[in-house]
Amino acid sequence: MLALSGISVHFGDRQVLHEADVTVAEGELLAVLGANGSGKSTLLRAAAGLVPHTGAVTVSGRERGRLDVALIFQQIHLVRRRSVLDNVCAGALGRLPLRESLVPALFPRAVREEAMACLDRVGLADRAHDRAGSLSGGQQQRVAVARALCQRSRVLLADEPVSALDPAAAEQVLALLAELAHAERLAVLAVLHQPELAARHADRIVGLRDGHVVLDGDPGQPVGSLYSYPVLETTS
Ligand SMILES: Nc1ncnc2c1ncn2[C@@H]1O[C@H](COP(=O)(O)OP(=O)(O)OP(=O)(O)O)[C@@H](O)[C@H]1O
Repeated sequence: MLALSGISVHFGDRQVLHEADVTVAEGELLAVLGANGSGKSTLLRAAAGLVPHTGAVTVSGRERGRLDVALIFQQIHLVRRRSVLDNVCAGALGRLPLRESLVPALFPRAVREEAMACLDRVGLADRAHDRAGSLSGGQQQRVAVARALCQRSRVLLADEPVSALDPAAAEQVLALLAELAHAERLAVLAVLHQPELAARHADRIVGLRDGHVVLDGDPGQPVGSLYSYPVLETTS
């Protein structure tokens, strides 16, 4: 469903992504692994159209459109003083007429009902009317997932979605992403720093090293080579 073909990214003179080919099928959770600076976030941002790149990004065979992909970040961008439900409704902003998108109090009933269904999907319907800022980090990330669902995109791109969460919340959010991929037939690409979480939840992994895709396959395979650094010489 999501296909990145020959994606290269330069920052100034420096090439940080080298003709990367990555696909994510419908119904699949793909984890992208690699050391700090290997190009994971750059790959995700190229997929989202947030960084200039060469190569093609397609969704279901067509050039990626503005509403085709929904994003989830490590830093959870919720409006903390608004209700959980309003935050989820915001996922629909991109497809509402301008007047309704400028005055969120006017979210139509249909959007509110859809947002409730999305909250139910992430297990938080009972918190719909609480202030978003009153939820735990793990719950807030699940609200961000519900907001992404309310956007109705078929592709979810998650950049280190569990890095700020405790181990139990991280398991819960990744299990949720896998379940949504499988049950809703979404294509989910998640950048992760925890190979063991990828092994437990992802359907496939891609490994990056110095901006090159060096591994693509079974999530249970050894990934130590992605994280091996040259030993620093020390003088005493
Ligand atoms: N806006 C930018 N301008 C210049 N260089 C950048 C920019 N964004 C990223 N880079 C460089 O591109 C390379 C890849 O960065 P990227 O953030 O994609 O790596 P990453 O694998 O996601 O790292 P981390 O695990 O630390 O988040 C790094 O060397 C980084 O310094």
